[in-house]
Amino acid sequence: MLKLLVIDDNQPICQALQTLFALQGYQVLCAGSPEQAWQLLAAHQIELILQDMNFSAGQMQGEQGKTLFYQLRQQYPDIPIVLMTAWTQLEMVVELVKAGATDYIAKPWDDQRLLLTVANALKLQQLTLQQQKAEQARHSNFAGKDLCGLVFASSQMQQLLQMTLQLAPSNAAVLITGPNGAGKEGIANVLHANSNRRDKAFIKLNMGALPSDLMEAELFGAEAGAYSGATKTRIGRFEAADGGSLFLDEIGNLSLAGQAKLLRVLQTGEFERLGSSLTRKVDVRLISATNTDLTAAIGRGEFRQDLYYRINVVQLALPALAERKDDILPLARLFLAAKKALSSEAEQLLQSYSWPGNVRELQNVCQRALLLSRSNEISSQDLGLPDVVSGKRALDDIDRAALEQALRQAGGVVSRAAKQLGISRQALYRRMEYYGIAAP
Ligand SMILES: Nc1ncnc2c1ncn2[C@@H]1O[C@H](COP(=O)(O)OP(=O)(O)OP(=O)(O)O)[C@@H](O)[C@H]1O
Repeated sequence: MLKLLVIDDNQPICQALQTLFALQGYQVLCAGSPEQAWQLLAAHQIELILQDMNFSAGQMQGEQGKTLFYQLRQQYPDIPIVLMTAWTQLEMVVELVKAGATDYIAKPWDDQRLLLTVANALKLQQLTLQQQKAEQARHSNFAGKDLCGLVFASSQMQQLLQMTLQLAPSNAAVLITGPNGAGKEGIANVLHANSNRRDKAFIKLNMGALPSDLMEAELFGAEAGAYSGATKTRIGRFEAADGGSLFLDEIGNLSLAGQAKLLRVLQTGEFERLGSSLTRKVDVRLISATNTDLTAAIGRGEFRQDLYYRINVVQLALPALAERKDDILPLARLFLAAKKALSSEAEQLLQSYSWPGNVRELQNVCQRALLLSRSNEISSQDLGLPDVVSGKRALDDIDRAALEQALRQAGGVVSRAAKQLGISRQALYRRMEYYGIAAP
């Protein structure tokens, strides 16, 4: 039976509460003085305290109750305390609620209200304890690990990061998949930062941002004169990453010739700079990322299957932000940098929005809201999201680079690019027009 402790020097009040709560299945222990209360607390597991504010005849100001409350709060921070007060003590009660009292009830009380207040206080306590437990579990799983500033609360991200940390110390090639802006680079950072290579180089190269004729020179280096414009010897990213890790983002964009060379380095560690016959050997851990379906690219003959198996020894699939809603508010708070709070409507809107641009889009939305909002609280209007702006998305929700990249990866096929961005074909055309990008 759940035990409640009533601290009140008025015996009839204690008895009335015992009867009332017994009917609800609670056992009420009565303390007529602070001393008795401490004894009962030491001897029993108390779930909740109902505390009066005065314990000696003639005392009305509630000072005794205030002192006792602060002592109880300190000794038993996890037990919810509901205060029983006279109307004249409301000001003090407000102070105590701010200091951590769960609630208060004015005497003479209404039975139903009192029961509801106690039930709510117990429920709240249970939720808080569950949250604390989850938080502790999360911290103990990740204790001593470098999470590279990633913020998350969803179970999906917890699992993914656990797997990431498990894989980090091995040399296995890892392929990180997930939509644009979902945080693939962050996962790559965690892999390197928790590997034995953490003190060595971590080199990053975005294949989506490179013209295909420069890719090989970037990856493997080039001797002076190896191609027009190569005026001096250039060290490639594989050489630079020797002993450390190399992160190849948008690996699906690597040319077929580049793929053949990449396969060879992965198999033997060997390669030559462009324009050189000297074979070099490196020890590099490869982390790749893609937001496209590489198996479909294999089907189209654009990506080598043998390379796919090499880079994809283990796959970490990062879910879209909309699939891990528990991360949205913690991330939003991170991006608002505690400068402004969110109204509850704004919080709801953030959680119900579909986030086609994922975390990057959330970051942009928060930055814009910080600039636009005129009060200390960000309203749902300040977010500029479609549900608010007459059903239309703000046109700059997807940045130009992401748009161009999606179009490039889709080989200029607008419907395919739109699908990848999670928007309609018409919506993509409107954004292309907005940025002045000509239709392919
Ligand atoms: N869990 C997170 N905590 C904090 N910041 C995050 C998190 N996830 C993503 N971000 C931030 O969101 C932005 C986009 O993330 P990132 O560049 O890692 O995405 P991506 O999946 O690699 O994108 P792309 O496919 O476009 O290369 C970055 O500014 C990153 O710092």
